[in-house]
Amino acid sequence: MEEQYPQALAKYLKAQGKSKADLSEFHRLLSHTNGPVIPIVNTVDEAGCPDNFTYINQNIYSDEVPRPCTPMFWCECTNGCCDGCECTKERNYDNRGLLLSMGDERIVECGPLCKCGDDCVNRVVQKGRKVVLELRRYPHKGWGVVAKQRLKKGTFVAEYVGEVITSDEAENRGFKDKAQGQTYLFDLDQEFVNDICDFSIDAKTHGNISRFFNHSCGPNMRTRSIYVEHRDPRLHRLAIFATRDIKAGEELTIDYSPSAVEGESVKGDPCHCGSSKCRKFMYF
Ligand SMILES: C[S@@+](CC[C@H](N)C(=O)[O-])C[C@H]1O[C@@H](n2cnc3c(N)ncnc32)[C@H](O)[C@@H]1O
Repeated sequence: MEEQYPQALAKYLKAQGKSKADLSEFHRLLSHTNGPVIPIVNTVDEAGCPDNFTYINQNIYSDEVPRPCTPMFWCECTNGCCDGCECTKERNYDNRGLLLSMGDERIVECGPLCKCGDDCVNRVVQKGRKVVLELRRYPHKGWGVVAKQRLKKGTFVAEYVGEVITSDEAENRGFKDKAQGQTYLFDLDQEFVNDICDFSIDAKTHGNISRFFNHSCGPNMRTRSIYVEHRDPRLHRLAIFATRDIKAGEELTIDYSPSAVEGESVKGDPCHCGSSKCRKFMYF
């Protein structure tokens, strides 16, 4: 797909001795997505493809991280897992696949051993991204992601995937990343109190479109812990859902510090989310 590029910007870059951003390598990388095609738009500067980035569709595990064990759970449902399913207890999704609860509780989907079929209502995240997204360059924030269609509250948008690493390794990498101004680390702490966790996901060199979701202090999406193949709380997967109805054209954002209190001045890098609830700084 041809990227949009206004004449004025092209003229400005030419006057600066710079050229139009080359997005061809970026298009090639994003074509590895297993969801709808992702257009790329840069009307801001000449940034192109990030260095040393590989597009993946599922988590990869570093050598130091144990592989989650094989599942010991399954349901025997033949009714599409609508009622009394051993996996869900309470239903996770309505018949359109929209998440029913916006709370913090874990989501357990039917897994590979379950007797239900592909049409089971409890198989949403495992089917991958279905929504149409666009990658767009923003002033002060770098790349961000825009919804190219209307999204209903509860829509599964994408899974946050990357390299699963130990927390010690995450701390080392986080230190360097912060010095370079950008970090792509996500702690797998959604099942633990006091932010304690053993593992994190780093999407800096291996990741998918979720790696480009920017922070907002008034976000329109949130992450939830999700289990499909196993139920090891240390190694849960991270699914991202719309927390309200979203219009086509809106930037899709998550709160990088969801436990921060509104009005509290948190430390970190300056935030450019533009929300009326902005805490002025991002906390990493
Ligand atoms: C997970 S990445 C998001 C994608 C990133 N914008 C990019 O170009 O690759 C997180 C980084 O994006 C930038 N960022 C995200 N949200 C921001 C915000 N609200 N204000 C300023 N910078 C932001 C920060 O540099 C942050 O470290």
